[in-house]
Amino acid sequence: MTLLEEPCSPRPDDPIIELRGVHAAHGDIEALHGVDLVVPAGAVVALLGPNGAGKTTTMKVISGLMPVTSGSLRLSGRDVTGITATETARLGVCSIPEGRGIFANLTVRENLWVAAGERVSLDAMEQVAYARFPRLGERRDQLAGSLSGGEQQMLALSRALGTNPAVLLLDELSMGLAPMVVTEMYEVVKGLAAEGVSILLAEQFARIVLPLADLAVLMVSGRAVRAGSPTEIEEELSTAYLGG
Ligand SMILES: Nc1ncnc2c1ncn2[C@@H]1O[C@H](COP(=O)(O)OP(=O)(O)OP(=O)(O)O)[C@@H](O)[C@H]1O
Repeated sequence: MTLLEEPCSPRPDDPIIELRGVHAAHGDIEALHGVDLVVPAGAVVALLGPNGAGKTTTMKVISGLMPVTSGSLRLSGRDVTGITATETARLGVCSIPEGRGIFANLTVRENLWVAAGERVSLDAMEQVAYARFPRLGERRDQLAGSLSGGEQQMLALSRALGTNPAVLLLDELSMGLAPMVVTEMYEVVKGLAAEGVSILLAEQFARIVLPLADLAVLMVSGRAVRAGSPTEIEEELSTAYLGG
């Protein structure tokens, strides 16, 4: 029996993501030392912390790209510790990694086609993408590698949204983008949150994401050291970032 075939009846108050005491390592080097993290269903959670705090590693564990060495991962109440990336995708976990994860040598349309896979038709993917980002429609036959940073991020978001994710993991959406484009991207994120998509946002620049978040989690040196309202966490940020 695979993890996906296990009987499960999620309760409405089950968090969409729940990590308890999660340890994970890159080779011999442990990067997460017992992370606890909860993303309630329908919430936007900001995962904050300085470089190397473990935000990307946490995202990779949730999307099944890195194994948990100890501790547990639950999705909608179901224990899925040990799940693969394909299985998490089938459960509606959709991740936009740092660097966007698009194929530079494929056109916009081909990138959408790859993301559609067997679950969604290319037509449906294109409709969603071009309605939300008309600029992508104008560039449907252009190679993704020749798009601007903002347009690439629009493509990455479109690839994710076309599959109707239950939860979206966004890692450093702002990376390499001009401030105006960052604002545009986070407007889209706000719209998704209003539509009920649960979102976990990892960002180095807390000021960008705190206004969008329902909850914030502060990571330092491979541990989630604080979780609370954006206002509570904002007060602790300067200490964490300055290494105090
Ligand atoms: N592929 C890897 N091999 C070895 N160590 C790694 C690898 N990726 C990350 N690490 C280490 O794991 C720790 C956590 O890194 P991670 O990328 O998760 O942090 P982060 O909070 O996302 O940082 P940033 O904001 O810089 O992306 C760091 O000490 C980092 O050096």
